[in-house]
Amino acid sequence: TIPKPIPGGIPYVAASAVRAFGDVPDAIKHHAKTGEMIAFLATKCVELNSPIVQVFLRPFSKPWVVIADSQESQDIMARRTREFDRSDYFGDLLKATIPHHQVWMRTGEQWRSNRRLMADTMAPQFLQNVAGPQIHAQFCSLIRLWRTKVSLAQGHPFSASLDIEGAMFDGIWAAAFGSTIGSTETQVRLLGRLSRLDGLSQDNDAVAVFPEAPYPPMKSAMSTIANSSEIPTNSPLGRRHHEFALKYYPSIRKAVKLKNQMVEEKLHAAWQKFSSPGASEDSIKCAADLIVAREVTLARKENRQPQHDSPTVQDELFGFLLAGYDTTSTTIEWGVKYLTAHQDVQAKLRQHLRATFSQAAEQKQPPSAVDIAKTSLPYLDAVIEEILRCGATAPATVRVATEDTEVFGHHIPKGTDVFMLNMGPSYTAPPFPIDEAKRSTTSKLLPTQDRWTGTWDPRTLGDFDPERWLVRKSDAAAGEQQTLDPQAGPMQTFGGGLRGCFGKKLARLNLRIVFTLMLWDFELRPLPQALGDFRAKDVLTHRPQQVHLRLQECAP
Ligand code: HEM
Repeated sequence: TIPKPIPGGIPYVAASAVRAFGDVPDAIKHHAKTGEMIAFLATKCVELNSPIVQVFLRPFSKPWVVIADSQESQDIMARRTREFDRSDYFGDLLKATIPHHQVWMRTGEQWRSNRRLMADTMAPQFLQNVAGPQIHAQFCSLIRLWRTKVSLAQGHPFSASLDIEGAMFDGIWAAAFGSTIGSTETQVRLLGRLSRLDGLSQDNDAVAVFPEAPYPPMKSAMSTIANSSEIPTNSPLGRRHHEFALKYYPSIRKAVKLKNQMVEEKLHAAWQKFSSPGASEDSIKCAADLIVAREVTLARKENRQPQHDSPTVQDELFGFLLAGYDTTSTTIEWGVKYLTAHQDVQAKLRQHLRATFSQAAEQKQPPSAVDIAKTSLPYLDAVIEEILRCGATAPATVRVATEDTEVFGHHIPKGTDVFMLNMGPSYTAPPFPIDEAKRSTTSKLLPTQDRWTGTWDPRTLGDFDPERWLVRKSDAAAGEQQTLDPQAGPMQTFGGGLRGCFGKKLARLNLRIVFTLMLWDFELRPLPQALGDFRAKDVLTHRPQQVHLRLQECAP
């Protein structure tokens, strides 16, 4: 059977509509050449010169609709929630791993109930006093590891992806469970025993390769479980294949067993702490504590028995770890690359941090997690917005049409998956010309608070320029000041609307801590051209293909 295009004029590649595998052969070629998948969707919009196209990437299924226009995407996510909801595309990736987690659910009572359980993990109290300090302490281990690497590498660059992933895992683990897993400390101990690195090349641009200590079994189990999401993406049996693999593939089954034991253990420990009537919220040291304490309170309010280790509690806690670690480490990897390539931005950011935390600089101490969380840092926030915009860790957001509807005047049948690109035209490249009359009613009547306020020259959208997020404000008391305008222009790397990223406050705090500590102690020196490219690969997130650092310690 050949694909059945959606009638109503949404452009598609004519040659793809007359072959069984539709656009699949071209997508495979694109992937082989570039390593990327989502950018393939953007290339179809460019090829067909349209902000809306349909592609045939799932044989025997409905075509996917692709939208490359930030205003219409924002409108769909934020305001057209009756017509568009969470798509099964997400469910197929995650449902087998976390069947009781909010991420894949349609918006409804069960989703709201999961949100209520988790709500306080994003409250300022928890972020500032619990999650922030845990992440800060863990990232300081990475600073120690990099100091050792700097002295052993003698000016040579080294690969930093595993270091960053390990430290982010340690950080989110500590925020989730209140204990140290030590992926980074094991490396610190191993390298601490070396007085020199064997095999260093004479060529100063050659990459220094360090020995690696085995990661803690739980870290490897996590990677096994996270990577198993590639099964439903690549198998024609989709989620059924994934469910089978989780139960019967020995390595995956072992990882799941270890994870289940660990989650149950942590929840049990939290239950012991919070089940007694006199338990105080002051003893909340991690997300597991907080969720169990919440479950006790909610059960009391709803006049039912608390279920401290129900499937929902277990999956939400594990989902906290899973959602937080891959996304954040990918974003930091992009940040490292942009700051290395833009030495002027890096120097300005370091100076901004030193000037803002002048007391810490005098005391030759890095700023604390609480200070980093509470202090106004407009330039740092602008750099983070720009990294999220240009790196596009989540390169697309997906919704399903829950009824027959229209986009740009084209018919979209109920059940169609709509991919809204967070990169390419109207984000990081000039937008397509749009017939304004064809926008949706809500898009045409955008409320003032939802409009982009900046005047970004479309020709500069591809440039990395944090200044685009800053505005000057005059204040009688403080004089002229720069502040961040989060509405300056389109950045939808966290999705949007009711189903936008639940964890974005934690993510932003994590990024603030990491870039402050990193630039406080190190200069990210320029790299040879071969190591500095911006090629990406689409795994669970849109990651750089290679991340290298040539570090130099800098005194405060
Ligand atoms: C830079 C880091 C992150 C990025 C780029 C990111 C991106 C996203 C995106 C694109 C979505 C889908 C949004 C939509 O469909 O509109 C999402 C959903 C979600 N994220 Fe994040 N995320 C990040 C960090 C985190 C963290 C740290 C957590 C929690 C610990 C988290 C928890 C979630 C959850 C629970 C959802 C599902 C929300 C729902 O379905 O209602 N994320 N994220």
